[in-house]
Amino acid sequence: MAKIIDGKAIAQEIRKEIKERVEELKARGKQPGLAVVLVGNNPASQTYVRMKEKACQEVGMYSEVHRLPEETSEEELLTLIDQLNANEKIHGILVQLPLPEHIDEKKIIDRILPEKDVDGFHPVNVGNLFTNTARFVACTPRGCIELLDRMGVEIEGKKAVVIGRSNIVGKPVAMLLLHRNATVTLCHSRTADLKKECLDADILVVAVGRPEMITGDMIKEGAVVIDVGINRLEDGRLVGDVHFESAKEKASMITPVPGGVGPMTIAMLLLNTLEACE
Ligand SMILES: Nc1nc2c(c(=O)[nH]1)N[C@@H](CN(C=O)c1ccc(C(=O)N[C@@H](CCC(=O)O)C(=O)O)cc1)CN2
Repeated sequence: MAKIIDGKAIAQEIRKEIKERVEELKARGKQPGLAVVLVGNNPASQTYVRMKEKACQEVGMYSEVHRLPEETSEEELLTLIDQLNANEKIHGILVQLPLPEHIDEKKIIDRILPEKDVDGFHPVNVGNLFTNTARFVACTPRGCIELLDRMGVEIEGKKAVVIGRSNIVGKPVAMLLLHRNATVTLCHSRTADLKKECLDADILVVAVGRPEMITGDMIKEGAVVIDVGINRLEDGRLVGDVHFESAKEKASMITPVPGGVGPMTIAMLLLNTLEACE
């Protein structure tokens, strides 16, 4: 039976450490500042933005949230980004995704100064991740690695399998695992024999966005399973991409959903903002 990786508790521990570092900075006359931009009325995005605002307050960071209507034009959003880029109180800028369809996500992200891109989505930061010289790494992938480290999981020399090749999670987490000397396989919807690849994994990271797709019979005895998926079912339940009940019988450690990787995303955003200020 697997040990449950308590992401909520680990994120709380990290937030406490960040609070202490913010207090030290404040004593030297500096306060980290984060600007969060939300366009439209996506209910999940509204929740995440509120969580980010509260997290900033708790650790003593300055924060401002710009809530813009759904019909905001690309030009208006770019103008706001320019203002935030020039604002000395702001060390980190985050545009909550997804954006409404009429706005080109790439155009907006590219406009954020790389040194304020605490989401780690700007091409300069993505490129630096590739060469292992990253200033900012995307929050969810960084959170996955932090969970492994804080649970004492050895990464070097292990077979790591990542399922999902998104720019936000799959690709960056594969790169981070590679930089830690894991042997990495990156799987996707066209992978010929997904079960075979999964059964090879000492560390399995799943980020596909399909509820409970990975079942216990696809997991090697003793593997460490990191479930990045957050899926809301019709009955209101929140589940991951991994079928938790069957997977926990095979894994040595596993993240739950909720309470696994999710809370780490916000903890890593605070950490990136703190580092941007430092
Ligand atoms: N600009 C960004 N947009 C989005 C990101 C991101 O990193 N940057 N990631 C996701 C959403 N996200 C943060 O923005 C996020 C998702 C989930 C959680 C979380 O703590 N989840 C809880 C469950 C919460 C619930 O009840 O719904 C958990 O897993 O325990 C935090 C942040 C997409 N957009």
